[in-house]
Amino acid sequence: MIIRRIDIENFLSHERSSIEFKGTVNVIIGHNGAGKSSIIDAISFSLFRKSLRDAKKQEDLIKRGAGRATVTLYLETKGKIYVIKRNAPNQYTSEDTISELVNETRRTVARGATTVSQKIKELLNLDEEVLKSTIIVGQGKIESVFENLPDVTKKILKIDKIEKLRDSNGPIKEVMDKINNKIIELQSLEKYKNESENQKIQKEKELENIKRELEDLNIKEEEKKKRYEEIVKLNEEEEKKEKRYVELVSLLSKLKDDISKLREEIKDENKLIEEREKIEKDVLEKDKLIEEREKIIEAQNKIKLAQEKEKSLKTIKINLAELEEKLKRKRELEEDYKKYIEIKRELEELEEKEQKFNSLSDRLKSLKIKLSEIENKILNKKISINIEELDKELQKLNEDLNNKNQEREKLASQLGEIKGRIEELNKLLGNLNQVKGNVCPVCGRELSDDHKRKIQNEITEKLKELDELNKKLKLEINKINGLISELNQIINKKSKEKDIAIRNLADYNNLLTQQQELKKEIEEIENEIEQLSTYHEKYIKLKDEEKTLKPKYEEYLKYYDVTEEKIRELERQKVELENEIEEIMNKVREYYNTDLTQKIRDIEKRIQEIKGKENKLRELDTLLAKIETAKQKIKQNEEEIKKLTDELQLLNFDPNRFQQIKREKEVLEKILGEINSKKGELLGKKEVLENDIKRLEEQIKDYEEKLKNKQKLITAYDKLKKLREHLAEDKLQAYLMNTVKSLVEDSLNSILSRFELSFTRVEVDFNDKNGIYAYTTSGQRLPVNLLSGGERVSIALALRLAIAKSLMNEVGFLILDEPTVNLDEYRKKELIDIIRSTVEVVPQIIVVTHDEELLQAGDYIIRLEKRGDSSKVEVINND
Ligand SMILES: Nc1ncnc2c1ncn2[C@@H]1O[C@H](COP(=O)(O)OP(=O)(O)OP(=O)(O)O)[C@@H](O)[C@H]1O
Repeated sequence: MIIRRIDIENFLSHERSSIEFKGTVNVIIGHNGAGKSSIIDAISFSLFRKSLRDAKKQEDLIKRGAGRATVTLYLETKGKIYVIKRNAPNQYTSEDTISELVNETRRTVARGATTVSQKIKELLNLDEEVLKSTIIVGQGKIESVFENLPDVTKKILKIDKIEKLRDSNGPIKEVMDKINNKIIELQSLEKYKNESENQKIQKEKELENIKRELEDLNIKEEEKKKRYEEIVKLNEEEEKKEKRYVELVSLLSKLKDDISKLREEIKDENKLIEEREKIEKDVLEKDKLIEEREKIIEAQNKIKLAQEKEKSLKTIKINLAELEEKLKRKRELEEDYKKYIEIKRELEELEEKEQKFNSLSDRLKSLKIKLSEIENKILNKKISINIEELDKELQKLNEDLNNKNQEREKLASQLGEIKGRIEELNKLLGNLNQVKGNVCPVCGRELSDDHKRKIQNEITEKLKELDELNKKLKLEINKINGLISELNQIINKKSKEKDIAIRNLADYNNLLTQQQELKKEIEEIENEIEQLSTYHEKYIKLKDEEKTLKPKYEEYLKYYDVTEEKIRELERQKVELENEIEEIMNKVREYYNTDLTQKIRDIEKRIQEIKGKENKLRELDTLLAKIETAKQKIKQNEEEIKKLTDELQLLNFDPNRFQQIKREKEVLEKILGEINSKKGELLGKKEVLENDIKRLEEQIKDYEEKLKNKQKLITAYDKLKKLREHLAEDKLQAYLMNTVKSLVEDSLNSILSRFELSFTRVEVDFNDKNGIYAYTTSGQRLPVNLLSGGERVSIALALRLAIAKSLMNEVGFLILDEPTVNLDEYRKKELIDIIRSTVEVVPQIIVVTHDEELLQAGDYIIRLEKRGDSSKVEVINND
C-alpha cells in the first residue's frame, strides 16, 4: 500500500496544499515550523481522525481563522486507488467518505466518520495502534520500539483487551454473575413451583370430595323431583276439580236461590189477573170522553172568536163615532188653515228683506256705539297735545347742556396742564436728588447745598399749590358732570314726552278720519233702513197673524187624514163583523149559557182517573209478563240444577284428599329448595377450586417455562468459566505471543539479512523487558543496548517492519519524522545508508526532516516554507 497524494485544506499551518509522493524515498524538508510534521499529522488524521501531535480538540487542528479543515488522502493498494476524505470539526463528520477512484471518478464506498474508519480497517487492514507503533515513526523515536517490547507487543496484539475481558470486573465475569443470579432466581422459582404443585394436589382432593357430594345430592334431587312432578300433576288436577266443584256448588246454590225468588214473584198471579179485568172495563170509557172534550173545546174556541169579533166591532163603532166628530171639526177649521198657509207664503217672500233690515239695524247700533267711543277719545286727545311747548323747552335744555360741556372741557384742559406741571416738578425734584456734580439742573449755576435746599423748598411749595388747584378743579369737574347728567336726564324725559305727543297727534288725526267715515256709513245705513221699514212693518203684522192662526193650523193638521172614504170603509167593516158574529152564534147555540170550562174540567178529571188506571193496567201487564218470564226461568233453572247435580256427582271431588296432596307438595318443595341451596354452595366452592387449580396450573406452566432455561444457563455459565480460564496469560496469551514471536523473529532476520551487519541471528524474547539479543559470528549473545548506534537503528527499523509485516497483509510505506534528531554526523551518514537499504524491504519511505544531509537519501524532495501564516510546498525531483 502506497500513499499517492494528500490534499490539505485549512489544516494546521496549511491553507491549501497538495502533495504527491512520487519517489521511493520522499524527503519532506523545511525549516522548523515550516509545516512538515503537519503533513504527517494530515496522513494520520485522514486514516484515523487523530493527529500524531497532542491536539486536545479537533478545533486545534483547523487552521486559525478558518471554520473547517478537509484532508484528502489517496492510497494505492493491489492496483486500486482509495480516496479518504476527512473533515474537522465534528459537526462535519457525516461528510467523511471513503471512495474508490475508477477512471477518474470516485465511487463512494462508505460515508460518515465511524463507517469510514471501519472500512479502512476492513479494506486496507490498517490498525492505528499497529501503524503508530511500527511504520509511522515519531520525531527521534526509531529505537523506542525496544522499550518494553513485551508491553508494546501485547498492546499491538490487543492482549491487554483480552486481559480486560477476563478481569474480575470485566464483561465475561459480569455476564457470569448475571447468569448466576438468574440461576439462583430460578432455584427459588423451583421451590415456588413445588409449593404450587402441592397446593394443586390438595385442591384437587377437595374438588373430588365436592364432586362426590354433588353427585349424591343430584341422585336425591332426582328422586324428589320425580315424586314432586307426580304430586304437582295430581295437585293441578285436584286444583282444577276444586275450581269446578266450587263453581258448581255456587251455581247450584244460586239457581236454587233464584227459583225461590222467582216463586215469590209469581205467587200473586191470580190476584193480578182479576184486578186487570176490572180496570180494563174503565179504560174503554176514555175514548168517548176524549171525543166529548174535543167538541166542547171547539165550541169554546168559536165563542171566544165571536167575543173577539164583538170587541173589534165595538172598537170600530167607537172609531167611527170619533172620525165623524173629527171630520166635522176639520171642516170648521179649513178656512183658517188656508189663511195660515197664505200668510206663511207671504212671510217667506218678506224674509230676505226682513233679515237685511235686522242686520242693518244691528250694524247701525254697533256703529253708533263705536262713533260715541271715538268721539270720547277725540275729546280726551285734544286736551293732552302740547308739542310746540315741548319743542321750546327742549331747545332751552340743549343750549344749557352745550354751555356745561364747554365749561367742563375748559376745566379738563386746565387740569391736564396742572398734571403736566406736577410731573415736571416731580422729575426736577428727582433729578436734583441724583445730581453728582455741583451744577444746578434748573438754572445752570453752581449747586451749593443751600441753593439745592432752596430749589427743593420752592418746588415742594409749588407742588402743594398745584395739588390744591388740582383737587379744586376735580371737584368743579365732578359738579359740572353731575349737572350735565341731570340735564341729559331731563332732555331724555322731555324727548320721550315729545315722542308721545307726536304719537298722540297722529292718533287724534286718525280718530277724526274714523269719525267722518263712521258718520258717513251711519247715514247710508239709515237711508237703507228707511227704505226697508214698510216691508218690516208688514212682516211684523203678518207675524202676529201667523201667531194667532198657528194653533188652528196645527189642529187642522191633526185631522188632515180624516176623510169621508175612511168613514165609509169602517162602516163596511162593521156590517161584515156583525154578520160573522151572527153566523158563529148560530153554530154554538146549544153550548151557550153553559159553563163549558167546568164541563171540560170534569171530563178531564175523569180522563185523568182513567189514565191512572191505564198506568196500573200497564203495570199489571208488565208484572204478568214478568211472572210469565219467571215461570219459564224456573223451568230452565230446574233443568240446569239437574244437569249440574249430575256433573257434581261425576266430578267426584274429595277436599280432604286435596289437602293431603297440597301438604306433600309443600314438604317436597322445601326439601328441593334445601337441596338446591346446598348444591349452589357446593358449585360455588367447586368453581373457586377449579379456578384455583387452573391458576396454579398456569403458574406451574409459567414456572416450568422459566425453568427450561435453567440447564442452558448452567451450561452457559460453565462455558464462560472455561473461556475465562483459557483467556488467561498462561494459555491463549502465551500462545499468541509465542506465535507472533516466531513470525516476528523470522521476518526480522530476513529483513536484517539485507543490511550489512555482522550478526548471524537476532532473537526476540517477549518475556524480557529488553528482549532483543544479537548473536555474533563468534556465537556471543549480545543484548541490544550493547550494540552500536547504527546497529541499533538498523535492528529497530527492521523490528518495526517485521512486527508490521507479521500483523498486516502488506507493508507499503514507512514514515520517519525527524529521524536524525540527536544523531551525530557519523550516525546521520549511517542512517542514510540504512534508509537506502530499507527501500528493499518497503516500497515507499517518507522522511520528514530539516536536515539538508538527508536529501542524499531521497529521490523525491518536497520542500516546505512558511510564508506568512501558511505553509507553501515546492517539489524538487531529485533524479
Ligand atoms: N491550528 C493552527 N493554525 C495555524 N498554524 C498552526 C496551527 N497549529 C500549529 N500551527 C503552526 O504551524 C506551523 C507548522 O508546524 P509543524 O509542526 O508542521 O512544523 P514543522 O515544519 O514540522 O516544524 P518542526 O521541524 O519544528 O517540527 C508551526 O509554526 C505552528 O506554530
